[in-house]
Amino acid sequence: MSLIPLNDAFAKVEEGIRTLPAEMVSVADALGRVVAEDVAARLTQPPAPVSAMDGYAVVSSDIPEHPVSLKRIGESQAGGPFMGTVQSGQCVRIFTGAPLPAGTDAVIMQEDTEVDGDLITFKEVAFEGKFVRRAGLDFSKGDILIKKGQILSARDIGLLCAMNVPWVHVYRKPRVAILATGDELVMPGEALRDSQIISSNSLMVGAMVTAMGGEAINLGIADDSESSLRSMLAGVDGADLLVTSGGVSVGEYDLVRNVLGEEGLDIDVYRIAIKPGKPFMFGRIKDKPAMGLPGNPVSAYVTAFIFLRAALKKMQGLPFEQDKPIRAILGGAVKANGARQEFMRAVFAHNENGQLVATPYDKQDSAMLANLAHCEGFIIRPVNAPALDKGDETNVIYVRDSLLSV
Ligand SMILES: Nc1nc2c(c(=O)[nH]1)N[C@H]1C(S)=C(S)[C@@H](COP(=O)(O)OP(=O)(O)OC[C@H]3O[C@@H](n4cnc5c(N)ncnc54)[C@H](O)[C@@H]3O)O[C@H]1N2
Ligand code: MOO
Repeated sequence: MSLIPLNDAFAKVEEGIRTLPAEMVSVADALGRVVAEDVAARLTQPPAPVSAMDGYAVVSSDIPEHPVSLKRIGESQAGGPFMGTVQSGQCVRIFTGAPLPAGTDAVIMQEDTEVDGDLITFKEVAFEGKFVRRAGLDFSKGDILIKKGQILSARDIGLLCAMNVPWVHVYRKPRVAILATGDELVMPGEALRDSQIISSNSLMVGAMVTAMGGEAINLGIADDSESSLRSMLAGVDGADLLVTSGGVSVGEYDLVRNVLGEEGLDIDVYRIAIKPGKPFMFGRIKDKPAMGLPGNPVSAYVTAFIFLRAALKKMQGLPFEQDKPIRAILGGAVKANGARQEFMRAVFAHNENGQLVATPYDKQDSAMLANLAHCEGFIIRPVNAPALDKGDETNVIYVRDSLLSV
């Protein structure tokens, strides 16, 4: 069976993924969520001119040169404004953030004054607007400051609060049901019998779902029997996407395709020209998209990195796209590549000229998780690429990427 080129598979998966509806959440819960509607400020900030310093609000034309003495007639605090109007010859004690009293147009810092009862002597000149934050300096009522499609950072949360917006429309979090398959698997912490191995894929994929703004639902481990797989599939009902791992290659116990097929799976993609990750599968079951990741942990990660992240982005209203490669210099030679685009785990560093250097691990076996966890990213080796030497240029992608930003 021929292998599907990565870009063709990517386009097919995009067709099968739908953007989820929006929901309203409290701003307190909105970090990392994708905005579904533009948000306008509900007030002007600051609403009136305010002082930028602790000092005295003055009529600037009173102090073209110094020293000048003026009479203090009251006080303006943030939350406790001075209610009267200030005339020439007068001043008002003022604090940072407090509204400027009517009649005043400048503030002199208290460090530049001498106080003798109510007589304040100014040792600095004033000019219109000195230490004054004008009304609307930050933003005005009605300004669109948060846009549809934006991923909310901690800074955006602060801005929404300042805009007096307590809730926001965001795309619903994708619910992803994750099912591992294999007689040999147990969950971490469980007692291990002979030749059993730990299902690292379940929680690794779940963590990726969480990092990409989704909710992971761990359905557990189905053993290599049709009845087990079929009964565990019941857990898919509330989910937006099913992700399985293992059981998709050509082995005798590779049941996922067969059992899902009997349950009504339509397969759009199966076996693609990438390494690792060849047996990747994508289709629909019970009207939901379903992704079959290969069992080998690095193969599961690479296929999830490419397809699951893009799917989670599209479900949350973001573009469905592959990572844009950047250029780097090879820190070690690589062999000529075959018919599958290879994603080689690599250590990234900067050399003395500030250039990015990507050094591939010697061993690239798709069962090796330690160098996956330690790598900074992948060297991308196109189909049939020639051998390259240390010092040659190559395309790379970083693996660090999530929706969360502070
Ligand atoms: N004759 C062929 N054999 C294989 C082919 C092939 O084309 N012809 N493809 C190979 C490739 S490439 C891959 S990748 C694997 C993928 O196989 P499966 O997806 O069917 O995965 P399993 O056979 O179930 O398991 C493979 C390997 O991964 C371990 N595994 C499975 N699930 C987990 C998990 N949740 N956490 C950690 N490790 C897991 C499992 O124990 C096996 O060691 O097939 C090749 N074979
Ligand atoms: O493609 Mo498999 O994913 O080589 O290990």
